[in-house]
Amino acid sequence: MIITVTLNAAIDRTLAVPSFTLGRRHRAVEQTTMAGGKGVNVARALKLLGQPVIATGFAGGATGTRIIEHLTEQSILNDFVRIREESRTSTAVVDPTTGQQTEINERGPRVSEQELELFVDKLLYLAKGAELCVFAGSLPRGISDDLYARLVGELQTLGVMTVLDAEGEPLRLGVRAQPDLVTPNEPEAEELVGHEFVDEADRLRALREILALGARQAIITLPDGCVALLEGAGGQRELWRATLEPLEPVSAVGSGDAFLAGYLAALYQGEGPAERLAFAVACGAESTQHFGAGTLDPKAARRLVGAVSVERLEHGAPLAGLTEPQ
Ligand SMILES: O=P(O)(O)OC[C@@]1(O)O[C@H](CO)[C@@H](O)[C@@H]1O
Repeated sequence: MIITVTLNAAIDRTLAVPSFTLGRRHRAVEQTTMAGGKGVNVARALKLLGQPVIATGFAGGATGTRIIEHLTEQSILNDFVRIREESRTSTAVVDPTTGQQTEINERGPRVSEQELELFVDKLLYLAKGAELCVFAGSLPRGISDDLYARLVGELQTLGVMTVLDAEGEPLRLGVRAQPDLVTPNEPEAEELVGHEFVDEADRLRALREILALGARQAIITLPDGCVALLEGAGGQRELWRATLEPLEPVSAVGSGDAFLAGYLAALYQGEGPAERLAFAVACGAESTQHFGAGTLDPKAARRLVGAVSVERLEHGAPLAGLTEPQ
């Protein structure tokens, strides 16, 4: 079983607004509403990919009820802690004329100490039947930035593999707890390592820096694929680059979540690094073909796999001057 943790779950509202301009009144030509938040999106994509998954986190008020109803309607197993304050709504405006998207995410509810401890109890209980746990997205108010670090540590002692997809301080502290995998996008990775990436060598160096900060493996997602530093069969670190010509997007909101679901589905099926990365990139790209955050057509994703180029980078030219992580 795979657990996805979404502490700041949302109702995601996506609006299509042609020629979207700040300061103007617009009429949306299309809209969709679904349960969201990064972990919820990963759970939805994993379910579509046929993997055993349960979504947990916090859900509050009428919005929380809608989140749970949406998940249940899609037959996604879920077990959320109900909280007093209202869960948030995240709004994405997609402009079909330019392909640009604008996201406005509410901060989310305040979670009490008692609600948090109920959640930790629930997670530790669910973890008894799980091999893998994904922590994804921002933290709601009232939760300390080191929560992911604490939970990663607790799950590791239970022998559950941990994956962290977060940003800012919760990611920085979480990485120190040595999660099995972190999957920042480029701006998140730049913030984590403290410098901007000018070229590919900077991205490869950043992977090593992220491992030096504590993570056991790291993937940096990019608009045309990813770079990754993963553990190979013999336990040695392997550096990878996966690339796919970007598709004309309908909406890219949640494509990183579909990428992660693809990676985990392949991992769960026992695939090697190259197959995992190819499937991840295909799933992320395919999800951009749908209106609405984190949706995915598994058959179309499988058809795209052949178009992904995956390359194992040698310790020669591209890595010259870089030191091996300890
Ligand atoms: O505010 P967070 O938790 O970092 O991100 C939330 C969010 O924008 O990310 C998803 C897309 O990746 C959306 O479903 C969701 O509402």
